Amino acid sequence: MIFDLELNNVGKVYDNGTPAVIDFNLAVAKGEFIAFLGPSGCGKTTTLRMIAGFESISSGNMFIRGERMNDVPPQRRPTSTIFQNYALFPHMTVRRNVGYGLEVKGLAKAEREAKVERILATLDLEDIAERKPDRLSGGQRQRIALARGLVVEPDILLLDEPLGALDANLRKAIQNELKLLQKSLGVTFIFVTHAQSEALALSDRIVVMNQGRVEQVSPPHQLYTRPNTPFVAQFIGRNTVLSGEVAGSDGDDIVVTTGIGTLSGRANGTLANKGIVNLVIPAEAIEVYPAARRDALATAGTSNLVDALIERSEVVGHIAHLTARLQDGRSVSLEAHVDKYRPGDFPAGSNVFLSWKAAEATVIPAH
Ligand SMILES: Nc1ncnc2c1ncn2[C@@H]1O[C@H](COP(=O)(O)OP(=O)(O)OP(=O)(O)O)[C@@H](O)[C@H]1O
Repeated sequence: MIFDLELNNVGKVYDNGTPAVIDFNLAVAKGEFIAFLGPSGCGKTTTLRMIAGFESISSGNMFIRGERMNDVPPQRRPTSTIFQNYALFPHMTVRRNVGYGLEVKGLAKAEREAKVERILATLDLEDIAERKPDRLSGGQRQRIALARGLVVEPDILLLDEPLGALDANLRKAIQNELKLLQKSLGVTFIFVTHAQSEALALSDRIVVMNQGRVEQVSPPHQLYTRPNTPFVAQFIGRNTVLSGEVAGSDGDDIVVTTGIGTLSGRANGTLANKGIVNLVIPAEAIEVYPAARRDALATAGTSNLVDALIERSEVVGHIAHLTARLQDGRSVSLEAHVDKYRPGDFPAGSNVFLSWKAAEATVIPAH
C-alpha cells in the first residue's frame, strides 16, 4: 500500500543542539484526518514544518505518496500549509488572495479563474469575493485561508492551530464545517493543536507527542479509553492513575496490588514490565454507591470496591458534580446527569464506595 505520508524515524536537531523531534514514525492513508496533540514545546510545529519543507530533516526519511521528500523544496511538495494567523495579503481582495498560489504556479488565466470560482463556491465565499480580508470576521478569514490552501489541490493540507484565533463558539461551528469539508474533498489533513477537545472531535487518529517523542497514535476513542503510557493517561481525558504491582490474573483481568487495595483492570497489549504498573481508571467508568450498600455489593460479587469520602457535591443545571477523596488522599472528580447522582444522595461528608468494571480500566507499564 502506498501511503499519502510516511515518516520513518524522522528527527530534528536545531542548530543550537535542541533535539526537537526524536524518531518520529507515522504512516497516513489517503483522506485521513490526523491531529498532532501535545503540550507546548513537544515538537508538533517542528514536525509539521518538516512535512511542509520549511524546516530541514536532521535524520530519517519522509515520503509523500511513495516519493522521498527530504530534499524537495516546499513549493515542489504536494502540500499546502495554513498558518494560525492565516497570513492573508491585506491589500488583495479575497478572490486574489485565493488565486495567488495558482498565479505563482503560472497557471493560465481561464484555468485559474475556474478553480478559484469552484473553491469560493465550495466554501461559501462568493458574496465576499471582492472584499479585502481585514474587513472580514475571524471565521470568514479562516475560510479564505482554507480556500487558498485547497485551491492548489494539494495531496496533503497542513494546518497549524487553524482555529486558535477564533472565539469558543465560532471554533465549535468551524470544527464541524472543517470535518465535513475534509470528508467531502477526501484530502488528507494534518493539523497541530494543543486543544484536546478539538483533536478528539476532528481526527481519525491522534498523534500524542511529549518531549519530541510520539507517545501514542490512536483513534480518539481508543486514546481516551485505552491509554498506552502514563503520560497519555494523565494528558487525555480524566483518569485516576494508581500505581501498584501485578499480583496475578483473573481470566482477562490483571490483578494489581495498590495502596488502596487489590484492584483489577485489562492489560493494554502486552505488559513488558510485569512488576510495577499503573492502573488507569477513566472517570466515566466509575460508579458511586452509598456506604450502606457495601454488603449487598460484596454479596453480588461487585469487584473493585474502593472506600471514599464525598468532599464536594453540587448540581449545575442537569449535571451533578462530585469530588470523592480516596484513602490515599487523592481526589477523584466525577460528573453525571442528576438522574444518576440525585442531589441529596451523596452530600459532602458522606461515606461512599467507588467501583468500576475491570474491563473499563487499563493496566499499563509504569514507565
Ligand atoms: N528555530 C528554532 N531554533 C531552536 N529551537 C527551536 C526552534 N523552534 C523550536 N525550537 C524548540 O524545539 C522544541 C519544539 O518546538 P515546537 O515549536 O515544535 O513545539 P510545539 O509542540 O509546536 O509547541 P507549541 O504548542 O508551543 O507551538 C522546543 O523546545 C522549542 O523551543
